[in-house]
Amino acid sequence: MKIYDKITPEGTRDLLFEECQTIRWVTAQLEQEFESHGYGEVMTPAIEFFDVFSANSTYFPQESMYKLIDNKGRIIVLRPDMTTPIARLTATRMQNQPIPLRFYYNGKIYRVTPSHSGRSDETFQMGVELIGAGTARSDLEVIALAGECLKRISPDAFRIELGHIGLFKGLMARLDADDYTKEEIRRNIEAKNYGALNTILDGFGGDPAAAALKKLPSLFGGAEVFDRARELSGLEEFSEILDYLKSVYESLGKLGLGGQVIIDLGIVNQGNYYTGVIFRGYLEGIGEPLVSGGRYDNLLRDFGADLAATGFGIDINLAVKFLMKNRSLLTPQPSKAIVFGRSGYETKAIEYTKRLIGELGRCELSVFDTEEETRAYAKEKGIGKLYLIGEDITIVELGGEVQ
Ligand SMILES: N[C@@H](Cc1c[nH]c[nH+]1)C(=O)O
Repeated sequence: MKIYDKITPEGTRDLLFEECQTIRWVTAQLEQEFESHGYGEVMTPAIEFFDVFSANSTYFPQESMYKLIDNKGRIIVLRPDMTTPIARLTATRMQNQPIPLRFYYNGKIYRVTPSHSGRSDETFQMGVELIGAGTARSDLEVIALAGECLKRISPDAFRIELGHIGLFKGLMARLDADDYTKEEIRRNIEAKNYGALNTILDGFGGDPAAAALKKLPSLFGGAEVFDRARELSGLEEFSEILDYLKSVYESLGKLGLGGQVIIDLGIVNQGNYYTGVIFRGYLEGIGEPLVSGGRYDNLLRDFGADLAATGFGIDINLAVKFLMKNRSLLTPQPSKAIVFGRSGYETKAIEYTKRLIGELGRCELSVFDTEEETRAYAKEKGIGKLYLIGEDITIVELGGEVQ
C-alpha cells in the first residue's frame, strides 16, 4: 500500500488561486523596482552540480542541500540560492563586459530546513546582485534598493537590520573549531539562543574570542551599539569595521531610512560567502526575515573572476503571507502625479506624461476636459501632484501651488 501518494514532501505545499495571484502581484512590483534601477533579468537552471556550491569552500552546509545523482553518477543539487549560480554565470559568460553588472532574478530555491520548523524548503525568491563594485556607494545602493522593495510591499511597517560579517568571521578565525561547531555557533547566534550558545562557547575555556562571540547577539539597537561594541574586550581590533558600518548607518539615515534601520551585530546570514556589510529586512508581524543580503567580495574569485559584489534576496512566500494578512495593501499604489493638458495642449500633455514616467515612475494622464474634474479625481485617488501643461508648466502639490 502506498502511503506517500496523497501528500507533498516535507517543507513543500500546493498554492492555490489567491496565493498565486499575490505572488504575481509582488513579483510584478519588484520587477518594476529592479528594472527601473538598471538591473537586467537572468535565469539559471534549478539544478546545478554540487561542485558549484562547494567551489573553494562549502557555501551552504551539505545537509541543507537537496541532492540527486545524474545519469553519469555525478552529484547534482537543487540550488539552495541564486547568488552562487549567478557568480558562476558571471565568471564564465560575462568576461569583458563593462562593470558593474546589475542582475536580478526570480525563481525557486531549495533548502532542507529542520523538521517542524514551519519553514518552507521550497521558496520563491527574487533578488539582485550588483557585481564588480566594492565601494560604499554600492553598499548603499543595494541597501536602499532593499528599502524601496520593502516599501512597495508595506509602505510603513518594515525594518532593516544592519550588521557586518567581519566581526563573526574575525572572531571565529581565532577559535579552534571544526566546521560543524562553527555552523552550530552561527545558528545559535542567528537565533539569539543564548543558552545553547553559551554552552558551546564555554567549551573553549576563557578564550577572549569565545567571550566576545557570546556578546554578539546582544549588540543591537541604535547608534549607541557602536559605543557598546567598542568597549567590549575581544572586539578592539574591529574598529575599522565599526567605523564603516556607522557611516553606512548614517547615510541610510540621510536617505530617510533612519526610523527603519537598526544595528544588529549578531546577524550572521547563512551562506558563508559574505565578507562585509550584511543586512536583513522584516515586515511587521512576520518573525522571519523577508530580505537577506550583503557583500560577498570573494565568491566570484572562486569561479575565476576577481570581482567584488553585493546583493540581496527577497523571500516571496513571506511577502505573500504578510499581504494575505494585510489585503488592503494589495491595491495598486496611486500614481505619483497626474498630468492635465489645458485646451490646445493635449498632445504636449501626453508627451510630458511619458517624460514624467521616466523620471518618477507611475504617472497618469488626465482624460478629463477640465482642471476642476482632474483635481477632484486626483484628490480621491490620493495622487500627490498635478502638472498643468499649457504654454508654461505648473506643478501643483495637492493643497498648494509650488511653482
Ligand atoms: N543568496 C542569498 C541572498 C543574497 C543575494 N545576494 C547576496 N545575498 C540568500 O539566499 O540568502
